[in-house]
Amino acid sequence: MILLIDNKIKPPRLVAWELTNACNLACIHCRASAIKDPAPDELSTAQAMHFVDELLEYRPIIILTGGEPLLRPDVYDIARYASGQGIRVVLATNGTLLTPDIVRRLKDAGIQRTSISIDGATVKTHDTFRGEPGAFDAALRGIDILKKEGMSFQINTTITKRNLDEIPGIYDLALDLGASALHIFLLVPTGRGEDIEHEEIPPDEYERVLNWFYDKSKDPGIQLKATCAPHYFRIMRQRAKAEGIRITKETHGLEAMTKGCLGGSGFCFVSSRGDVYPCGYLPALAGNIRQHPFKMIWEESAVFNDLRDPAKLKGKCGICEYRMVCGGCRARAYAATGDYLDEEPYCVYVPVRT
Ligand code: HEM
Ligand SMILES: C[C@H]1O[C@@H](n2cnc3c(N)ncnc32)[C@H](O)[C@@H]1O
Ligand code: MET
Ligand code: SF4
Repeated sequence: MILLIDNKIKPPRLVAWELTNACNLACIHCRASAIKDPAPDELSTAQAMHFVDELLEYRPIIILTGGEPLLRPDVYDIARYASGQGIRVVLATNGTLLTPDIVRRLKDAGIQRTSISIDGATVKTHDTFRGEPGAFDAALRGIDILKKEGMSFQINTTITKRNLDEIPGIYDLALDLGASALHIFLLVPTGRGEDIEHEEIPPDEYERVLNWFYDKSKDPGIQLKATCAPHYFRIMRQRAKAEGIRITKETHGLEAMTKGCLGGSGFCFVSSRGDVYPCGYLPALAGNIRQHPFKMIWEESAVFNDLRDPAKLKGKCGICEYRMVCGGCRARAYAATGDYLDEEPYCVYVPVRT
């Protein structure tokens, strides 16, 4: 685990790139506060291509996200340009706009996997979450098209109080549909998510759902990943220790190789205007790619260098024996106190080390 405990600068392994802020849906929790029309100052196609050139230095997996990335007509050109240089490119969509022709074009542009967001096991829960009647059926149609066209897909689910009871149902649905993976996101109160802050699940429910997730991670057939739930990496270790199992890639898959939050150390988020952030949920600006080279922002910005240094963590996260593998959600800390280095507010664990 040496990999996790040195804080020197490593290349970004994943870059989530919000191609546009526009969206055809209006989800209640949307971190992007996406609206129908794109902002007037989104990156141009030429600026987008230039950014791809800058990423060649590091060759991260690029997640094309939004807003709804399919609303950007040059999504295919950008994907083709990056994948043509050997970069792995994936797409995150709400799935409602997919047609067989669009999926063929995405495949042709080199998109290797697509994620579809499903936030309820029932029509009612998903549609009220996503602010649009018919969204659930349209997302399922989208999945059906991906399957028919032979595109690998995963399901992304945001957990809040309103869908907590349906998470096992979403898991069963993901299995039935043949998804390669189910990635859970825990609500972060940012963007429109701030308006439903009261729907964040309480810390003891985090423990319950993440322990359930650990149990499920033993089922073969679907890859599970907890995103924006750094506590999972503590729970995984507590559970494995209780079971007398050593965590290795063989026993715990990719989760064994990574840590709670990669924001600023192996991951960053780039907005539709070129602003660079540790993740899409933490509005601590590291720089803008129109003003500075991405390399300079990644390597020199104060916020990224703060996040690379576990010694800077405050409160109980700062003394926690799990701080190297968890580190808390910096976006939730920021939302709670205005300081992204503060302790994670949604964690029940009391560190034993003083
Ligand atoms: C296979 C390995 C993958 C890993 C290790 C991974 C890891 C991550 C990480 C670390 C984050 C950031 C969470 C944070 O901010 O702390 C993230 C976010 C995200 N991932 Fe993945 N991911 C993977 C695959 C995918 C794929 C294949 C897709 C889509 C097809 C995807 C879609 C997303 C999206 C949409 C976000 C949120 C970006 C935003 O802020 O809008 N991921 N992922
Ligand atoms: C990429 C994934 O991020 C989810 N997403 C959008 N806004 C938020 C938020 N405030 N908190 C957590 N997840 C969110 C989307 O629903 C999508 O599934
Ligand atoms: N619109 C897409 C989705 O819902 C991706 C970005 S969500 C902020 O999954
Ligand atoms: S969460 Fe995704 S689908 Fe929903 S409004 Fe935001 S960008 Fe659109």
